[in-house]
Amino acid sequence: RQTGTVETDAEKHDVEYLTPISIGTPPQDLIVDFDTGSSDLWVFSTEMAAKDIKGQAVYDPNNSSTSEKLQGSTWQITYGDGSSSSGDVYLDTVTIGNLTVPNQAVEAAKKVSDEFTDDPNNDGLLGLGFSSINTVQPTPQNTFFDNVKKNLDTPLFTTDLKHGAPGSYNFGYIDPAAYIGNISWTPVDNSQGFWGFTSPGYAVGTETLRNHSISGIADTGTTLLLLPKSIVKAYYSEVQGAQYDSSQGGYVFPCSPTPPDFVFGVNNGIVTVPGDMVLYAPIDSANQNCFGGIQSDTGIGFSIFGDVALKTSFVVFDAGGLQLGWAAK
Ligand SMILES: Cc1cc(CN)n(C)n1
Repeated sequence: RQTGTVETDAEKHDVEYLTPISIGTPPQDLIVDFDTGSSDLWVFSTEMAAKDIKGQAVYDPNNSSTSEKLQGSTWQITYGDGSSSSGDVYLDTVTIGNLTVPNQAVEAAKKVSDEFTDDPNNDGLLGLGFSSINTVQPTPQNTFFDNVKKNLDTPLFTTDLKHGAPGSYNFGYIDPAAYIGNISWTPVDNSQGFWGFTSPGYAVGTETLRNHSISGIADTGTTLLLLPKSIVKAYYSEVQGAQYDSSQGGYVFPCSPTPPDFVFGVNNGIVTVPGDMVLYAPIDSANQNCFGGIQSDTGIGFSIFGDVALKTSFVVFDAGGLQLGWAAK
């Protein structure tokens, strides 16, 4: 039985968190976006047109003695932000930290949308959602976590994302030094392939928790905290000068003073998003106005507890108990 840990680096404004992996023999090193909101491991590859590669590292299956083409298999994925990619599939050795999966489905991109081409630091995505939503056809493939979990001390992974600093993904163990207080546990609904859960309520600033069921997913691949419009309006009604700016596509407000904290419930515990983390990023060079880290989930069908929520906490993604654990740190 094994455990593993790997460091993940926050990009500018914590827009995404990038983590090193190795693929093939000899190992090819790529840096990818670990995404609990999807279930495909896909990478930039030598099968892409050169014009679509701008600085990214690529996987070359022909340069790996352990790659084996999954004949006839293809994949195509479109994410909530409209970005997309597609290609074909190889089985190859994938290593994350000290954990190795010998026959991991590695989805080699042939096409990627501009959002990926224009993100030079990101070489692909590693899905940590449930394998039921893997897009490989005709036979969906397992995620790295699903393949490695039988070798783990316990079938879980934890996230410790940080604000503007390297964090970590741990596999197979809960590091007691990584959090403070108690872990609040809540059951996971994986019927849509996500780490879904329902929060019992929220509070703005220091007020008491309002009862308001919020059903959403824990999604490391989404940058912001996307909540029901009514809650977002209630929050920004308490932020001086906040307004919905259609040109920015969300609520903006003066970067000073620091806005109130946002609190959401997890079972009988709470998670506090500090006001300074709701200050997502300045929208002007004078840093006068800021784009909010809390925005509406309108049109998605559920809320998304993305990096703005996750980086406040140490979070346990427990596939054994089918539960999420949130703790302060
Ligand atoms: C590339 C990517 C991943 C995700 C979240 N699952 N989004 C919204 N975009």
